[in-house]
Amino acid sequence: MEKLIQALPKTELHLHIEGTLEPSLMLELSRKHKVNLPYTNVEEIQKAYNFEDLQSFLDLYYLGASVLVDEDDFYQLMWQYLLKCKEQNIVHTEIMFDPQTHTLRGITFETFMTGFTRAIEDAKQQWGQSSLLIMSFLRHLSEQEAIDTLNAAKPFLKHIKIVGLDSSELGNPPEKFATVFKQAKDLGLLCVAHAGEEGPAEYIWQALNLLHVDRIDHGVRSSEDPKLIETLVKLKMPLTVCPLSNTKLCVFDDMKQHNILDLLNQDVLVTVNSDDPSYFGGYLNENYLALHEALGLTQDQLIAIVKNGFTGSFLPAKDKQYWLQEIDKVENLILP
Ligand SMILES: Nc1ncnc2[nH]cnc12
Ligand SMILES: [Zn+2]
Repeated sequence: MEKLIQALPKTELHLHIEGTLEPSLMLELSRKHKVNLPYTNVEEIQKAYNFEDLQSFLDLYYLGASVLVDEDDFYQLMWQYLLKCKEQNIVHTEIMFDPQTHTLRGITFETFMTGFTRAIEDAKQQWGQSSLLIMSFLRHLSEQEAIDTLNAAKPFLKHIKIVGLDSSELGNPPEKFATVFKQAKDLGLLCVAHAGEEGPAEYIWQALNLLHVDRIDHGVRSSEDPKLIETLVKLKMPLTVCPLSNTKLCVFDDMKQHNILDLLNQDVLVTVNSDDPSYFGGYLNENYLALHEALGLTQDQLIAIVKNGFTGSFLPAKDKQYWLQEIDKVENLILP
């Protein structure tokens, strides 16, 4: 199984670049910029990564991101993740970043966008890495701040084709951001939103009906509402599911209780993703492996989910077609 997971060309559609900050780079940058952290070594950081819910994680995630200051920091962060894509055979990735986490600390759009896009361009040149950027609004902040962020991003829209919505879900429903998502749509941007991670199925309905999203991030609580499942299937609406994240943040007590295969069996277009891999103990391939070990994910199910990753991506149709055929080739080579 490990061999097949590795050999298949894959997508990653739900990945926060700030969530790839490895403890070693965090420490190195904290020293470089003299940012005070409550840790002195990698072990102390790893010990702190014991979360009881989304908010307890977000508190450490925003603290960690405070070491990202200059353009080279953002380049390094993105470059390390793109190297991981190469290593794990992730041929196409759609990467979220949180501008407000940085602009609120006085870091300019120019600084992080230049670092990110330089790394993305280098990876494209060196091994043909395909990447898109998703600019995510922080939902614990006001809609006006999201609108200000969209306006600040206007000079960079050549590099940003998608907007998203993340951070503390409970108490910050999608409806709070209907105006800014309408503005993003009017600019020709595609839209995604975290919904139904900790929040109820109602938030998924709102993301569909009020934000008019093209994809749902997480969405696992959809299983509480049969009418919603029926709608997701009818719309072929992709869900970007993040198994290790869901168990680390106690959305499910145990991987054995994860509902991704039930959703797959009901024909929901589920995909597998790593969310914040340096905080949750695994990158993409480790997420697939965890599903195999806990839920008995079969080779056929693996291939179906990997194909969903391309179908649910924002790649042009001809690229999707190309990769779906490549998967069939690998399948024929490896499977008995
Ligand atoms: N899993 C998650 N949910 C909401 N916001 C996030 N930001 C980074 N990871 C997140
Ligand atoms: Zn996420």
